Formats: sequence, C-alpha cells, structure tokens
Amino acid sequence: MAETDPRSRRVVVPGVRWLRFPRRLEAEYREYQCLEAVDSFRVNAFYILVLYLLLVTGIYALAPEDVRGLWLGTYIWVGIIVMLAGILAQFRALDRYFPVYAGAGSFLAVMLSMAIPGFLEEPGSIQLANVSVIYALVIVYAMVGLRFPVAALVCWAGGLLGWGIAEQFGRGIDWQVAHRTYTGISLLGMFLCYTEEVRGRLLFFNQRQLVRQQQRTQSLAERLHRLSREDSLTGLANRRYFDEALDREWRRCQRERQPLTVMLVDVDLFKSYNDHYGHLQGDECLRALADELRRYSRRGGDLVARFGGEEFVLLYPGVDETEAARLASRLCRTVRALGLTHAHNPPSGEVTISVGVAVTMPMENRSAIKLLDAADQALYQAKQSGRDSWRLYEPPPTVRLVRENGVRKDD
Ligand SMILES: Nc1nc2c(ncn2[C@@H]2O[C@H](COP(=O)(O)OP(=O)(O)OP(=O)(O)O)[C@@H](O)[C@H]2O)c(=O)[nH]1
Repeated sequence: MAETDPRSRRVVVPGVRWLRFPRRLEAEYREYQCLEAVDSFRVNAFYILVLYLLLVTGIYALAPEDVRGLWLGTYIWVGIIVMLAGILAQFRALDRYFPVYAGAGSFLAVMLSMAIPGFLEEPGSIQLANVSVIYALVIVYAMVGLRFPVAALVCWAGGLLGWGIAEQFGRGIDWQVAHRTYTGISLLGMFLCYTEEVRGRLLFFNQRQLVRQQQRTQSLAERLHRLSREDSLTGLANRRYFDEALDREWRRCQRERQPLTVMLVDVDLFKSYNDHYGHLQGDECLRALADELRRYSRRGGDLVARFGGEEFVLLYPGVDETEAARLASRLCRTVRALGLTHAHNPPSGEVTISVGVAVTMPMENRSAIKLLDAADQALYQAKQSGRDSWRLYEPPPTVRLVRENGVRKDD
C-alpha cells in the first residue's frame, strides 16, 4: 500500500484488508466491481464453456461405458448453467444483476458437482466425478468474478447442499476423497479469490484517488486561470485580461474593417471621497460602480474591466462615434442616478465620473496603445472641462482617429 495520507490509510486499510470500505465508498466499489466482473465474464464464459467441454469429453472417454449416459445426463446441466449465465452476460441491461445470476448459477453448479459422486457406484467414475468438483470450484473462485464473500457463500452452501442430497438420496460421499478435493480446493480457491479482491480494491481505490487528484488539480488550474483574469475587488476583468482582449479585438476589427471604441472611466475626486468616508467605504463605492458598469457589456466582444485604482475601461468592437457618444452620455447619467453621496464633489454632492472616449478604424499603421492613449487624453480633457462629463478624442489633423469632436457637458 503506497498510500501515505493518514486519512486515506484509515479508509484503505479496512477497505482492502477486511474487504469493507465506508458505506458510500463500498457502494461505489461494488458497482465498479460488478461492471468489471460482468465485462470479464462476457469473455470468460466462453473459456469456461471450453474448459467444461474438455472436462466432459475427457470424462466421457475415461468413464466406463455403462455410466456414460448417466454422466452426460447429469453433467449437461452444468454446461447449460454456464451457457445461460454467458447469454445473460451479453445483455448490458442486466449487468447490475450479474452477482445474482452468476451467484445462483455457481451455487447450482457446485451443488450438482458435489452431489453427482454420491449417485455413482463404480470407483473409477466416482474419482472422475470428484475431479469435476475441483473444476467447478476453481472456475467459481477464480473465473466467474464474484466478490469473495459471495463466492465463498455459494461454494460452501452449494457444497453442503450437494453433500446433503448425496447423503439423503444417493450413496453418500467418501470424505476421505472429498476432503482432498472439495475442502482443500475450497480453501485454495478462497485464498485466490481473497487476494484477487484485495488487488481489485486497491486498484479501485488508487484509481479513484488519481481521478480525484486530477479533478482537484483541474479545478485549481481553472480557479487560478480565472483569478489571473479577474480583479479581486470588483470581480470585473483585470488589466491583464483587458490588454489581451484589446489586442484580440483590434486584430478582429482590422480584419472585419469595423471601428473599435475604448472608454476610460475615472471616478471624480475620489481621493476626497476616501479621505472623507474612509478607504473601506471607497472600496464599496468602487464595487457599486463596477456592478453598474458591468451592465454596459452587452455583446460578445464587449468588455468592462478595472483599469487600475479608481479607473475603469470599456471596450466596444464595432461601435462607431455616434453610438460611443450615446453610450458615454448614458454612462455619466447612470452613475449620477445611482445617488451615491459624495459630500466633497460639488455641485451635485454625489459620486460622478468622467469619461474619455476614443474611436478608431484599426489598421496596420495604427496601434492599440495609441487608442488607449487617445482615450486617456480625452479623459484628461473631460476632467479639465469640470468633470461629470465625457469627451471624444480630438485627433490632430494628421492622425484622424475620429471624425467629429467636441466637449459635451452631459445633462
Ligand atoms: N478605496 C479605494 N481607493 C482607491 C483604490 N485604488 C485607488 N484608490 C484611490 O483613488 C484615489 C485617486 O485619486 P486621484 O488620482 O488623486 O484623483 P481624484 O481624487 O479622483 O481626482 P480626479 O481624478 O482629478 O477627479 C487615490 O486616493 C487612491 O488612493 C481602491 O482600490 N480602493
């Protein structure tokens, strides 16, 4: 047992050694074991049948002529049982009943094998019949795939019943021989079956641990991936994710010949807000603003991110100046309508924002950084014009990022 974790040891030691896991795990194991067993039995039934035919033909050749008919008449039932179990195993819908039909079949096969010697007279035939008990036990313990307690139960119960039938209705059993065949092989079979189950349980437990470990690692990796893209205070995308998105959308808009809009949003006089209400209240304010801004991402490529500090950034692929102006104006109004008190932000006395907007047609000879820079300049102009306003970037004549410009006080 390579398991070192003490918690796992507490489960795996009794689960493997004493063949009993805690309740839920045990149920899981039994389901797994049943499916594994029936899967093997689908094939093993064929080999068991071949072994059985070898046994029958061998016995047929060796048995005295006058008892051959009796041999076949009684032994044919073991073959029929194996065949029936093999046929049932082919129906996947019956898989969960495998322990029932395989257990019942094994019980009958052992019972018949054990009873038959009690009905024979000729010593040679009796010896051959005892050999067939060995076959039956080895097959049930080692090839059918029953769990250890089930296999032991059906073999001992089947043997006892067969013995009872032989004693009651036949000539009885020679225990000198039976001990060397039935008892000895039963003990050997139990040992084989037990070690096989220990191996199976260990394999099951280790596989399960491995799958759980993989799941844990995967969910950790997903969490880390999400955290690496998320701003911890607001839950919005962070700057790193924004940079990636900007780069991606820039190339997409360039391919599709569409405009790309960037809006930088800055909370007005936020230092005074922090000084007056405290940093924690400042955090609350940023969260409230983030929740509001989040609703401004409406389509696939749109993105709202925290740019850093008290600054947010919005990315809109396919949005031109007219629509950008409409959005920026609505944004200012929405924040004002939130009614977050800001005693040091005259004249409204409420939290307001300034927005810098830049729109461009992405091209080979332009760069996304310049677009951001343009939005920053527009934001600066909005601040200069008295805050609580938005401004569209006004490009120098040589670099026409936008066609129209103007300072607009939003009201
Ligand atoms: N509570 C809180 N405050 C922050 C956070 N990040 C940045 N700030 C504060 O935001 C304030 C930004 O102030 P400034 O850049 O001086 O600008 P301002 O006071 O908003 O003035 P204008 O931008 O000119 O309107 C600083 O006091 C920062 O400490 C944060 O995560 N939480």
